Amino acid sequence: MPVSAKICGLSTAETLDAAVAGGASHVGFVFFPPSPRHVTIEQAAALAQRVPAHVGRVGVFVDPEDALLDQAIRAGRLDAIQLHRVTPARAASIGSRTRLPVWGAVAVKTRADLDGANALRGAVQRVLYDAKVPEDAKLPGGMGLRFDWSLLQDFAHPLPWALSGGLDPANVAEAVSISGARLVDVSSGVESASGIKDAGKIASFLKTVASL
Ligand SMILES: O=C(O)c1ccccc1NCC(=O)[C@H](O)[C@H](O)COP(=O)(O)O
Repeated sequence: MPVSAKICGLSTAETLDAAVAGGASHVGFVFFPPSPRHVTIEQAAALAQRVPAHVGRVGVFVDPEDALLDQAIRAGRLDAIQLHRVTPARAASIGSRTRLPVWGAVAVKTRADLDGANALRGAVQRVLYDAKVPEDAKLPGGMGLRFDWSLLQDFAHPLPWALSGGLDPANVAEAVSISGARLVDVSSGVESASGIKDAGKIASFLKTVASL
């Protein structure tokens, strides 16, 4: 089965186009002002117009209020909502209200953390396994941190899932081989500086993914 890729945290037309041209299955727009990848509602609207119908537009949120979700969904023409730092009940409520598929981020460092995925059963449509960040971190993702991919090997995944956290063009093949992921997500691993996506790195990442 082929491997698909989501390029997260896109904020310029040039790098969005690189993701689409390289064959990304999904693109991610971050709606979280503390992030260096944050896009305004206006930026999201302009970027969304460039995304062809076969590529999914995923809005990335941290414990969002309904008003932000509604604005972002409309402007960004979102196909899915990725949630960080929300309870399963809140994730389910967002899914019911917006009628969009919800991806729930699960922060992983140890095997026990995978229980977070079981807790999301019935509340979200996909789990995004991401690396756990330090407690005082400003952001819950996009930190270039990875976790032990072998933790996923013998796990009975309760939902469709994606692998995230610290992936880059050089390690994504190994990550897929070890974890068995069929959808991978990358952000800082295709950047030249914090929040600055690099079209060449995006192309390289997607070329490798397409070869798997
Ligand atoms: O990337 C951000 O700035 C961000 C901010 C707030 C919430 C989530 C965020 N990113 C979520 C993602 O899906 C990232 O792609 C994921 O954490 C992997 O990031 P990286 O390790 O840098 O590839």
